[in-house]
Amino acid sequence: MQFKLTEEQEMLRKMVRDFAMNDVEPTAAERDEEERFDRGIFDKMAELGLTGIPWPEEYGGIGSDYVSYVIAVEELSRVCASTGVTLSAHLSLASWPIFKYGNEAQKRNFLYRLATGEALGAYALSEPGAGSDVASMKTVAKKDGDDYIINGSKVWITNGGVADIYLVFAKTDPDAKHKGISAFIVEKGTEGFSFGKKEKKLGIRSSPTTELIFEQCRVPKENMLGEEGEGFKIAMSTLDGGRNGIAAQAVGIAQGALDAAVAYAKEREQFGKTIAMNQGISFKLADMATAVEASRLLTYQAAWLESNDLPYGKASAMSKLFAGDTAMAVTTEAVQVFGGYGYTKDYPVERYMRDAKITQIYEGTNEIQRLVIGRMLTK
Ligand SMILES: CC(C)(COP(=O)(O)OP(=O)(O)OC[C@H]1O[C@@H](n2cnc3c(N)ncnc32)[C@H](O)[C@@H]1OP(=O)(O)O)[C@@H](O)C(=O)NCCC(=O)NCCSC(=O)C1=CCCCC1
Repeated sequence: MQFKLTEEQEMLRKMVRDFAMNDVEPTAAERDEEERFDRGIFDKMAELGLTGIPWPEEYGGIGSDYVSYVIAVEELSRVCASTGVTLSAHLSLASWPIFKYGNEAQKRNFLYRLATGEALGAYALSEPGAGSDVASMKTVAKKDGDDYIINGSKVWITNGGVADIYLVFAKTDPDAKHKGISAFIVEKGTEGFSFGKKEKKLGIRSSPTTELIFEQCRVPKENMLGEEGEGFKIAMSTLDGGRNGIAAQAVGIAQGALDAAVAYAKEREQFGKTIAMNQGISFKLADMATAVEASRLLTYQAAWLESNDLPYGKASAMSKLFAGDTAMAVTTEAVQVFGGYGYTKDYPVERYMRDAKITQIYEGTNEIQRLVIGRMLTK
């Protein structure tokens, strides 16, 4: 077994950490407060090559791997979970399916623009009545000559409104359940495609989450990804890797909260000594650090499996489940270490705690992860 990152992966971590500290962290609290997305941060990520980490250079990427990708999401999320998920949704959910299922023309156009960061991506699967139960979606795409006409709506879309390229799932055969779903690449500005409600959220507040509305939205058949009826398979296999991106986000959030708690415990004095001198606090920190490390190992392992073309669906569901639960537990304990100060906006740990919650919910609730893992164990 190999537990050492390559020199290239270590260099990437250092580059992203410097970028995160210099360009992301200083405005993280303010962007959270104002619910403000900053396209400039995404543009800088593009300049550093982060928007296309695993894709070959011919498609605009930097030819790296999925371990480097999760390291980048982790380091960004360590200071700002909203920035972490911006990259994760863009890369795992909007770009990966085009890399995997796209034809050459789609890769040269859409993947290239996503990889270079000229375009920001989003993934549109969920609907008001179809969250965990994806196959019950109601959005339809009806063939009309050389086009498809999409009608319906999508909700909870990360990067919604600010993204340029959307991967949209719709039923081309409404009676065929999951076998009737197809995937379409839809560009912002297409007639009949508009944005609805922007959600007001507990956490990841500088990552916009919006509703998408499709009213007689005409999309050329060349924008269908894969074959008609292949959409469910595309959606599920995309989530297999995407979930590990969320695990990386959770690891970053938990590490950020742990770092803050350790620093505070070493500095805060009560009863004539630092609170770190109390076993009640140091044992807590020890448990937090151990859980963060276990989450990181699961996440890197799933990414390594994907990079080496080995099955990674179960590993990814496990990393998302464990890291998400860990992020929630560790950030809650970090607030506890800070006591009353942790409950205020003077310190970042309340933000980490609010941001952690979503990692147990999106890209499949942690109950769905258990279902996925359980099915794989018993099939
Ligand atoms: C796990 C699940 C509940 C399963 O569903 P059912 O029981 O209906 O489907 P079932 O009977 O398991 O299968 C049907 C076909 O499908 C194939 N297949 C399944 N998994 C996969 C896979 N992984 N790869 C390829 N094929 C797959 C299966 O073989 C079967 O094919 P067949 O008909 O036999 O030819 C699934 O629906 C799910 O997961 N929901 C969570 C959604 C959910 O996670 N959103 C997230 C929305 S996006 C989001 O949250 C965010 C986006 C942006 C960033 C932030 C978060």
